Amino acid sequence: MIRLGSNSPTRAKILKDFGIDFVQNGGSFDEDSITTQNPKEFCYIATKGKFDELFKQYGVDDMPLLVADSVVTCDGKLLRKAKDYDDAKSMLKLQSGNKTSVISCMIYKSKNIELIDMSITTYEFAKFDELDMKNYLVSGECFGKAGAIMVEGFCKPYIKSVKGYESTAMGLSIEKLLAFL
Ligand SMILES: Nc1nc2c(ncn2[C@@H]2O[C@H](COP(=O)(O)OP(=O)(O)OP(=O)(O)O)[C@@H](O)[C@H]2O)c(=O)[nH]1
Repeated sequence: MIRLGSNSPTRAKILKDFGIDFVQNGGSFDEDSITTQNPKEFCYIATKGKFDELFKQYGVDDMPLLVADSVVTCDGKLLRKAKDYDDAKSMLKLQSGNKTSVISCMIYKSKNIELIDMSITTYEFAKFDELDMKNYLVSGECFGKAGAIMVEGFCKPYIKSVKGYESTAMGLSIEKLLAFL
């Protein structure tokens, strides 16, 4: 049994799909407190901030703690979760017909081991169909996801090439974690 220190339904689904028993206790770390716009730095600082908050609250004596953060970078820009419809639309327009990378960092700590991993999955997308993009935006599925993208959903038909794990792009590099455990 592990403690998933995340509010993310996607991370919970990934653990469930891989048959890992967990309790889910997300934190309230304020990512807006992070000043850097460097995607990798931002992702690590956010992950560490989430870890420190939840390690202080729960420790790891009763079960290991797993936290993670994901950001998207496209054309050198840092894309987090979209604030609103227009923000999501501009994120999608930037990534349409473009290369984009999802960076996921995770920290796993038990009584005797600690893993810190940062992985990147890079996609080349075809141009998003305008009507398809509008429907995706209106559906609201674009919210709560870094860069407003959903690689296993909306983006799937547009993937021209991919380098890295899909799980990394969804927010938790489960294959890396399992290889370590
Ligand atoms: N379903 C799906 N979710 C994605 C995808 N890319 C990123 N995400 C999610 O986008 C969110 C990125 O925001 P984070 O700040 O890392 O995590 P969060 O959802 O706020 O949850 P916390 O861990 O509590 O911070 C995570 O929930 C990721 O699982 C994707 O392609 N598909």
